[in-house]
Amino acid sequence: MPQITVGVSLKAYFGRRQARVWFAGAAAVLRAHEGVRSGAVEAFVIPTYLQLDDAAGAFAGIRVRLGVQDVSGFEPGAYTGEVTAAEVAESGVAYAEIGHAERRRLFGESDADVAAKAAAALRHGVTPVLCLGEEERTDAAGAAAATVAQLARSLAGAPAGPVLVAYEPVWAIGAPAPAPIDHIGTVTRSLRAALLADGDRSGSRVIYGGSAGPGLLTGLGGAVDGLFLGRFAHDPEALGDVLDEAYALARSAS
Ligand SMILES: O=C[C@H](O)COP(=O)(O)O
Repeated sequence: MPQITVGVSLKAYFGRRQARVWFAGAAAVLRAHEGVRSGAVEAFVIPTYLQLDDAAGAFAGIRVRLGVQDVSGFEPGAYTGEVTAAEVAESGVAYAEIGHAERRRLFGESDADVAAKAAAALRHGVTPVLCLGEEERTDAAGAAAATVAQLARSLAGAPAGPVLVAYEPVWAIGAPAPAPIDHIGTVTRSLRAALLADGDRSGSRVIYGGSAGPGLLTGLGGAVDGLFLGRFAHDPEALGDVLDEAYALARSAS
């Protein structure tokens, strides 16, 4: 049965108290979910750094992986404020989100910064959740070409290892609705082909994010390996609905 991935980034929406409430609600949903229990659905949660311990406690005994929302491109040393991939790996954290559109736009991250971070993560066995996507809404073929080129730039010089590409068209993030199904499918097909053609990226997968919520995964069918949720996972029940769709998709594809 092919595994379907459902990830959640909490961005910086919650303080610790509110995050603990969300972890408890999400843990109840995840613990009870047959798709998660069986491993047919891979769930991951990316809280803030300060919420990681609370998340690990709330999800103890549940098949949930944790991630960080950013990682340093530097090895351990005199880099005030950074969190290194070495420390992320040492903390048992599986994923490092890299190159989210908000980090590129608000904090000036370049493709070269993203490539350094992806390389650092892969050096330490942390899987990059590599966020890619076109800034302006264009036709699907143009978006596919731009995103595949961004993929190559984002992994320039990175050691071999699998990545989890999160296709997130910038114009669909924080929007009322996700990108259209056809648009997503055209881009994800191109990303999958590019990853498949790269011998260094065996085991890589492609998920979609950008106003994703209940109903989208069923519409996308096999066009993606899963979803990356933001706001629409704030309600644990909605997360449960997406997990149901992921499990149904995993079973239908087996
Ligand atoms: O990390 C998640 C994405 O940026 C999507 O966020 P959103 O679903 O709130 O638009």
